[in-house]
Amino acid sequence: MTDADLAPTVQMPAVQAATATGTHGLETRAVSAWFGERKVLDRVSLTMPAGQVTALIGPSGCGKSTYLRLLNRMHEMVRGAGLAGEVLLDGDDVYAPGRLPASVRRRIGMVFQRPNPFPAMSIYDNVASGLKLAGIKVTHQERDELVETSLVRAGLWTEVRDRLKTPGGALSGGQQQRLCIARSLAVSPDVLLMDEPCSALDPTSTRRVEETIELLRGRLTIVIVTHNMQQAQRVSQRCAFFLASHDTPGRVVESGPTEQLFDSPRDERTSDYVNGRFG
Ligand SMILES: Nc1ncnc2c1ncn2[C@@H]1O[C@H](COP(=O)(O)OP(=O)(O)OP(=O)(O)O)[C@@H](O)[C@H]1O
Repeated sequence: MTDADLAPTVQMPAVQAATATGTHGLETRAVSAWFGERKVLDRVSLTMPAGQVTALIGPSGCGKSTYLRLLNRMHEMVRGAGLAGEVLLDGDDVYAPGRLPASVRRRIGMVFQRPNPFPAMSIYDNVASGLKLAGIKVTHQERDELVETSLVRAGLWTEVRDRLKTPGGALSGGQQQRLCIARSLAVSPDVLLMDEPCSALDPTSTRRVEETIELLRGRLTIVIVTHNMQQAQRVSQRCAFFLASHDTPGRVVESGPTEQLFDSPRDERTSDYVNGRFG
């Protein structure tokens, strides 16, 4: 991959964008993070394999969101934030000199805890806004195709195909979250980061978003932060357990196949956490 691949303004044929398979894995090597003087993550090394879902679990404040945000260079948007170590997308350093944060964020998209569509903007325009924000120029027809493909892949198309001109804010919370996923997919990212994407949703909407994650798996590499142990078991193939204490920054205690972490964890602290004995 060259920086030209990461250029923020690109001409992307709709067909290419719609059919791209994000088979790029992520890896961190000895990543540490600071807010000012305070170290909040200590030498986290993890592999997040291509096309799989990796769940980040652990008690509140152990650094899961910080870790997620440093993967696509959002951490550096906080004043005083510091970082050491390496983040590799398909083997390439996303912090390489000259690499633009915006271009990294186009390849590594993010969905947040609370659905954040543009409420007054139509469903169609919400999805298309992903393209506009990324500076991707397409024809009208390509845009129509991309909007449809993104909504299909986000599992929302059949629910909204007849009302694409209605405002995104008129959708239910769960539909809004899937709209945000569609907006992220429109720019054809390789990786999707999800920070507790269901914590503001009811159980039915949660199930629909989990089904969407299942639909996307294989095409995209997904990293999800969740406090819900059942959800981690349902959606992920790999899992990493983070832990911090008042005087120790967040570290990965254990990582591996989800089944192993839940059924036969190597570390007693992992066992205690996944069995609800603390946190
Ligand atoms: N913008 C910030 N400025 C200063 N400190 C921060 C900032 N964001 C997070 N922190 C601190 O960094 C540590 C890790 O926070 P982080 O949000 O990454 O944890 P988390 O595991 O995601 O927590 P939760 O599960 O509650 O969301 C915490 O001690 C938190 O107070």
